[in-house]
Amino acid sequence: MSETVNKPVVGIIGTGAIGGFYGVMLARAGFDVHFLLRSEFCAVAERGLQINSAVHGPLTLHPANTYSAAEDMPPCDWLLVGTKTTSNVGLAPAIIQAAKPDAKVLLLQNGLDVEDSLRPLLADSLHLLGGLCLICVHRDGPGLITHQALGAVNVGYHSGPAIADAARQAIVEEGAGLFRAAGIDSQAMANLHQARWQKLVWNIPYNGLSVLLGAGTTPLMADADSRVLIQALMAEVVRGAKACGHDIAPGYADYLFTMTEKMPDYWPSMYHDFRHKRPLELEAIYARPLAAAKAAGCELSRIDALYRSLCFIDRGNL
Ligand SMILES: NC(=O)C1=CN([C@@H]2O[C@H](COP(=O)(O)OP(=O)(O)OC[C@H]3O[C@@H](n4cnc5c(N)ncnc54)[C@H](OP(=O)(O)O)[C@@H]3O)[C@@H](O)[C@H]2O)C=CC1
Ligand SMILES: CC(C)(CO)C(=O)C(=O)O
Repeated sequence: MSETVNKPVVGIIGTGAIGGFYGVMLARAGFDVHFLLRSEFCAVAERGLQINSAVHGPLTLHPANTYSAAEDMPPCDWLLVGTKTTSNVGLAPAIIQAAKPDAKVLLLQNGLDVEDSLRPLLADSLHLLGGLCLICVHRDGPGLITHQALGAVNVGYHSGPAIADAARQAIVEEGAGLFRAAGIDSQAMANLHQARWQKLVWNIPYNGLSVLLGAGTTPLMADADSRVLIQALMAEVVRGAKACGHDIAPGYADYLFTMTEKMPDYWPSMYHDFRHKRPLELEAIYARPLAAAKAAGCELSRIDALYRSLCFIDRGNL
């Protein structure tokens, strides 16, 4: 491992699949990483974090700097938020507690405008950014993470103190640089809102259908009817994005469709939430894009039907 001198202090708020994976990669690259946990605190404090990665091989971080309360964490330069979007508002006190006054808070989450609900709860001096993770990773037990494929994180700026655009861009580059230093592909994104719409081209069909149909990506891609449904849902996301002023490149949906055929059988994180009776990220992944498209005069009827079916399932699951 390399020297931690002059490297930013990184806090992981929510050490699940995403938080654990990227936190371990950064720690192994020599960053000073501190992990906030909840239900898995005792297990990870005792045994550390283990990643079974199909890309990097087995990775272990033991001991890991673990905390059950943000008050105990050192002041961090970067906070990577790896919780589900369903708990964002409740997390504000922990983020404020663990942040240096000018810290950068990076939400590693799916969904549209997930930063918006958190922004008013944070000090104006904090920079808020979004990170789009293109990765297949899940928890298999306390502190045990399986990484099946991919891994990139694309970073964009949301909001913060009044500074020049170039200074904001430098912060985004710094964020992408952290991941690259840990051997992870990372690009700076000029428009976070557009990038969040783009990521939804995958999440809207696959996350919801995995729950509704009880299927991972391999059976979904092997069946003629689910293939038609996925393509129709993808086309609606592209239409919704366009209505909101974001042109998604022609061929992007086809690219994701083909990419998914090549992926190992993958159960999206929404399916894991369903299976473990946790709230589904329906607001971030469905309700907000539907509302934004509707406000722009665009009805997305297939996505709406999927969303309402998932709301029914979610209410009966908790
Ligand atoms: N998994 C994936 O491959 C991908 C996930 N994403 C997105 O990344 C985000 C995170 O997903 P994922 O990592 O799968 O989720 P996980 O459920 O694996 O992880 C969430 C973690 O947050 C912790 N947590 C929640 N609330 C608190 C709290 N108040 N204090 C401390 N810890 C807390 C949970 O702890 P506890 O166990 O106690 O609940 C859990 O460890 C989601 O928005 C998801 O859509 C994006 C791309 C790919
Ligand atoms: C789409 C995928 C599998 C990889 O791009 C992902 O990142 C997700 O589950 O949100």
